[in-house]
Amino acid sequence: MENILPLAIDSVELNRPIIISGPCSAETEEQVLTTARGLARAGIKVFRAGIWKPRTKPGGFEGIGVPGLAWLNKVKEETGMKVSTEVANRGHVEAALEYGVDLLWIGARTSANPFAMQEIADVLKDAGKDIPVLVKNPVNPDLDLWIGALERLYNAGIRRLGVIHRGFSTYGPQIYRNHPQWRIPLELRRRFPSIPIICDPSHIGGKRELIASLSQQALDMGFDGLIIESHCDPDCAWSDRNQQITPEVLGVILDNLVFRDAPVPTENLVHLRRQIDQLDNELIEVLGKRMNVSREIGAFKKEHNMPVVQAGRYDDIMTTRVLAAKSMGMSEDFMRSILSTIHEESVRIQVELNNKKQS
Ligand SMILES: C=C(O[C@@H]1C=C(C(=O)O)C=C[C@H]1O)C(=O)O
Repeated sequence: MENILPLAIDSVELNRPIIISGPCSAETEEQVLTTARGLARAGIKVFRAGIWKPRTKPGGFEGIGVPGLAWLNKVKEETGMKVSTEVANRGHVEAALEYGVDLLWIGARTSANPFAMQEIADVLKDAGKDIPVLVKNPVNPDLDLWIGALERLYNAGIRRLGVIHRGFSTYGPQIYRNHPQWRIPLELRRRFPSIPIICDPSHIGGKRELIASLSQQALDMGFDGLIIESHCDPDCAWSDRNQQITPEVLGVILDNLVFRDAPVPTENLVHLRRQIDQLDNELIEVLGKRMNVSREIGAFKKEHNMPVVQAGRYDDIMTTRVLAAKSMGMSEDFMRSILSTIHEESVRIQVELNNKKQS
């Protein structure tokens, strides 16, 4: 994906940070227009509203459907905002294009489905419509699947592509509705620096209280914008009421966010980055030495017919190193995750050695 173009609508590039806001679902014409007026007052330029809602279970509100597209048109006429909605199949795309929706996004359940993605790419190609499209991360933390979804659209000629980071599904109770796993969007940024990343703190947090801090975190990580759910009367929303905020609250949150976009002369960083380069080299050297010792231990185990994994020793290592790391101001989780990765590789090397035929 060499030729990604900036996100622009009607040849006007969206200013960073790109802020998209609107209700989770379009419910009534009045709710859509009242919310839109509040958002326009708060300076929002791109309105969002779900028209077709992929719900976890049947029986919930599954979206207002095509009549909602006419309300989006009214939002455009009255406020001048651009409008966006989620599409999940051929019919949705055709209807959205017919009603002049300015920007489309693909939901997390759809981007996880290559058949649906190909169908959407095909209909956009057939329509010859060059429209900006944002692709939410798939529900499962699979970067290649996310990239695959983007590639299908790119191959269909869509060049104004972006992504939405909405967090990843996990099982069991936790703080976030969808765990952010920031390293996944950051890896996408590393591989495709020109694809804009928009954070969706509403779906990551699942609660109003988390929106401000998640938004700031995303901006601090260099994300290009935010998509935040907003409703004129959040407590009465027909879907996702816990994570919606009024346009007025959104205005306050946005006023308090710090967008760090000043071009900093990189010379200031050169010295520090040299230190990081040097330290990384030392880390690699030390890790190489550690793996060599593990190889020797593996050879000994093979000779004496000992099992590779030694749970007691591993537990000792984990406990002592985590304590040592903590005393140096590092997080316990961080050290645990590093050690488990190192241990996994060390065990892999010893198992490989065991499986080698004696020559
Ligand atoms: C290196 C060994 O083999 C395995 C790998 C370990 C490691 O790399 O730290 C620790 C315990 C074992 O599960 C060992 O037994 O000491």
